Amino acid sequence: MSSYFARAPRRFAGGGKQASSSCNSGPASGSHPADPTATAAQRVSDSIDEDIRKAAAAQQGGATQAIIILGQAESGKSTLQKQFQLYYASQTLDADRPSWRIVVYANLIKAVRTIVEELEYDFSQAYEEYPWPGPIDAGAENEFHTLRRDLLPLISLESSLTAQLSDGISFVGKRSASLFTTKQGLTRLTGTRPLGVLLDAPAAVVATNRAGQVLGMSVGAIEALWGHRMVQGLLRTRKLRLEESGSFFLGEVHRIAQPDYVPTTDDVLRVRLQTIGVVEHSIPVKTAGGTHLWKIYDVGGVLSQRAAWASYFDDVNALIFVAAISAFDQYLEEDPLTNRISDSLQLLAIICANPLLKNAQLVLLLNKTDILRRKLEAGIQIRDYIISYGSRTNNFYTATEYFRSHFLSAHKKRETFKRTLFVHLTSLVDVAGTQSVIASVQDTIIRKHVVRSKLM
Ligand SMILES: Nc1nc2c(ncn2[C@@H]2O[C@H](COP(=O)(O)OP(=O)(O)OP(=O)(O)O)[C@@H](O)[C@H]2O)c(=O)[nH]1
Ligand SMILES: [Mg+2]
Repeated sequence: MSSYFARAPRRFAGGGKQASSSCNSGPASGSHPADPTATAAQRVSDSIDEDIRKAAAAQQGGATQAIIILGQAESGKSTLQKQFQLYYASQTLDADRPSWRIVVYANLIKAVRTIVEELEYDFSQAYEEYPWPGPIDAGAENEFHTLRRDLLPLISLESSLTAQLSDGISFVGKRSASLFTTKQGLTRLTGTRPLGVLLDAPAAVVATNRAGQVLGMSVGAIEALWGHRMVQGLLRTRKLRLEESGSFFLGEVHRIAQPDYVPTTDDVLRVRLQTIGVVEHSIPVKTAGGTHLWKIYDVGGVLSQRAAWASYFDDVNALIFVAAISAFDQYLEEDPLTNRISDSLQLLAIICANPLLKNAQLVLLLNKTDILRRKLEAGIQIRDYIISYGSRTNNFYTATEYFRSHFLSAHKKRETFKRTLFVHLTSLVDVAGTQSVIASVQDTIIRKHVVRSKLM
């Protein structure tokens, strides 16, 4: 039976060369009669499909499947976990929706503060370089001072929001600071107490409502700042770099500042909340005729967090590695000399060689393709950051093929367990595209389960 994989089953033809857009196998459902005109390979594949349906039906209340999501910080692991939640238990995401309001506010305020600090810095530098009245845009500077004055009340609320989110764990208020979660997903988002409890606490309610009110009064100033020629200029020249969530929420500030604002699915997928530790989510997966439990482990990806991963490896059925291929021009925050792509490649190689994971199905998501596309369209050259890219064309197709082949060879070099690596190109903030990837991952996992149980 194990040779079924070598024969490239119908849905995974091409040994993992599948883009998310082309992969649309949904949860197994119903049965269909054998087609007398089918080829032998087709019949084998159909027989597996039938077994998958039977296995899914037989698993009512049965075996738990454990999936671990690995990858460097900010690659999109928690976003993938939310997409799993959306696909299998969207009602739980709906229930969580209001709780994300405080995080959206915090992300937005952090972006505003980052811009204000950057402009302050730029004006101070300009004065140092050019004695007044140098080539400085005096009009812009006056406008900036007015906006800054109007925005200071909002900016001053950031620390009270992050204090609520971190449940009293100290928060570093520097530019690179980020929010973080320590326990069970959103329900145990912020430390030892469930988020619901925290949000019911008078201090959290006061902080969130206060931020909402001040945001409502600051919309004009935020829009003026975000649209200002200097800010747009700094973004174009890339002197100012914001987190993805920051740019997104700044563009949506009018909607977010409404008094009855409740985060949408898009907002929930866009928020940035750093994961600390390993967060376990249990999701009931319904397939034809049965429900079984998937445990999904979402890990923190910064260097200091990685040592904690291995203790979760031994009972894992599938490993999903998320690599942000848009990050070719970025370096690790913890180690500014290490290019993010190079870190991802090394990490994948190490993980593939880990004997604790030898029975795990491997899936690789080359993520943030939407951002990669935008960067290439803006003329950012990959070869300026990755020398081995050489004279290749700087377009989306060539770039994704280049990254795909490098990740595949990182896997091949260290793979001693003869596992296939299933690869998908993804943009994990895109619901439709990601849902087809999740359906395919489900199919992969159940297929493996069927093959293994037939071998026993
Ligand atoms: N535009 C875009 N943004 C993405 C994509 N995937 C994730 N993001 C955003 O990237 C940010 C980081 O994503 P997370 O899921 O928090 O990253 P993570 O891997 O869990 O990071 P750690 O918890 O620090 O290890 C969030 O703001 C996401 O909304 C994508 O494909 N496209
Ligand atoms: Mg995370």
